[in-house]
Amino acid sequence: MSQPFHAGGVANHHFVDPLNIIRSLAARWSELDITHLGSIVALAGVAPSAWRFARTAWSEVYGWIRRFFIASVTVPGRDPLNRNVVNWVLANVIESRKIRFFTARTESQLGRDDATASLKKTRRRAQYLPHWETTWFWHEKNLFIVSRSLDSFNASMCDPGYDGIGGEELTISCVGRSAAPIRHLVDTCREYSEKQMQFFVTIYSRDRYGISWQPKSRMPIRQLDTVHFDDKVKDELLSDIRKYLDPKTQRRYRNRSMPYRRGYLLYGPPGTGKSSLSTALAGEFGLDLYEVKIPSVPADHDLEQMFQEIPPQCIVLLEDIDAVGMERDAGEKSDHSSIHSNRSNCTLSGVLNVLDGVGSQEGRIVIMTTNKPEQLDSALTRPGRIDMKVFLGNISQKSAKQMFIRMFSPELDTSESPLDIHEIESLGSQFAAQIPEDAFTPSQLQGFFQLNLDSPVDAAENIAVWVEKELSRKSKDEGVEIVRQAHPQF
Ligand SMILES: Nc1ncnc2c1ncn2[C@@H]1O[C@H](COP(=O)(O)OP(=O)(O)OP(=O)(O)O)[C@@H](O)[C@H]1O
Repeated sequence: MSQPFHAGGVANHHFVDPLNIIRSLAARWSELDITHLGSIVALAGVAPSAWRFARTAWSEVYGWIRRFFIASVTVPGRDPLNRNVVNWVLANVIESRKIRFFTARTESQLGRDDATASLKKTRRRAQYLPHWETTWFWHEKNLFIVSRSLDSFNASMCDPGYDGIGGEELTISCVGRSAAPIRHLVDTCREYSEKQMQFFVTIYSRDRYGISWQPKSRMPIRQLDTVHFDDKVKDELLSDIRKYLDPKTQRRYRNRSMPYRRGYLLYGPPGTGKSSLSTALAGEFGLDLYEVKIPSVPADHDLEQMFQEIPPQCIVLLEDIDAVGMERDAGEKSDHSSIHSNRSNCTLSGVLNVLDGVGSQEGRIVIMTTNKPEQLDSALTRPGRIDMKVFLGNISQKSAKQMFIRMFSPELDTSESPLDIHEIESLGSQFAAQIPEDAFTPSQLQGFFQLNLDSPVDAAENIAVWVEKELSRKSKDEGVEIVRQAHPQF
């Protein structure tokens, strides 16, 4: 049987009709007499002035409150402390609130997991950073207000190295008449950042205007056993640095009025691990790394300024130190500087000056790197400026085997039937036996692995062909027979 059609069925539901609302409002308004309307208009006219008055009064009152009941600390934009505080505020305050305002920018460094994007220059991820100016929070029974000055925000955002953290001046305020709670908060922020960074090395470089040091990258710590070179030299280097950083050594140096500093020279052909070793050492000893590319420092006074701003306990990496003119001052500079683009505008005396300067005696480690050790002036390499020289050369068979085992370590193997460590070791020996001693740089061999990571068996089989090809390419390039690379003496 068919159901009867109920025309009134819809009426059972209650719908809010906007037209009805407007009609009823209009009816009410029509009941208002002219005097009511006049009062409303008068009130609307006075409202902006009242609002302005209230704002001025509040800023006046707030000024008095600030003066008498609020303590504050200002942290400049480019200071590392600024970064620590912003990191803490973002993680502990802002993230827990449902923030709706963001700054969007194109990510300057490629995301690690975005393998396809890394092949295409044009596809970079959009990065959303919380946009905030003032925030308040309770921390350990104190009320804090953190304000971020956005005056320099646009300039910071134009810097591709800027990641949205720690570029703007911060004012940390706290209700009370003492700044002690703020100092305590700053310590908390520092500890927090240190914990966060314990698995990373922060590399600082000069910003693009050459004005201040900026974190260039944060890299996961590179283990020292991933940098292959003579094991004995590696042990000596490590124990030398360990001894130097021991607080007892510092006291001994101070008590005997000896400058507390240490310098190392890493030398060897390009691609033998000088930069990698410096970064690995920074990770091993929990130090930040300040990178100075000597050829791009405009002048001695810039170098001096850079060194003045480097904190005491860190590693300073002076790359390509041979680019410094061997003349003792700028006046003696020959035309070489203009001919060789790698020549720096810094002079030898400028470099010696910063190495011996006041700040240098407070526990820094200076690592200099060069491909041309024979060109260095003896004034630069004398003990006190360079205390240990470390040669990083072409790869030995022993290191090639270690590299093979590292590349195909069973822990990294995700295949269904991974080889065990004994099988990998035996393949490693077979692999290394086919590589001539001291003929290739570790970075060349790394290039081979990059193309042969699918299977250790294939890698061990393919190496002979690769060696042959590389040797013939090299001899064609150089027009000479490949000879083993000798350990240069200087
Ligand atoms: N001894 C090594 N052990 C392991 N990997 C190495 C070694 N040397 C170089 N590599 C690899 O080769 C690449 C280049 O190395 P790195 O930049 O450290 O060499 P470098 O000696 O500093 O070169 P340059 O003199 O051109 O600056 C890196 O990816 C690094 O992993």
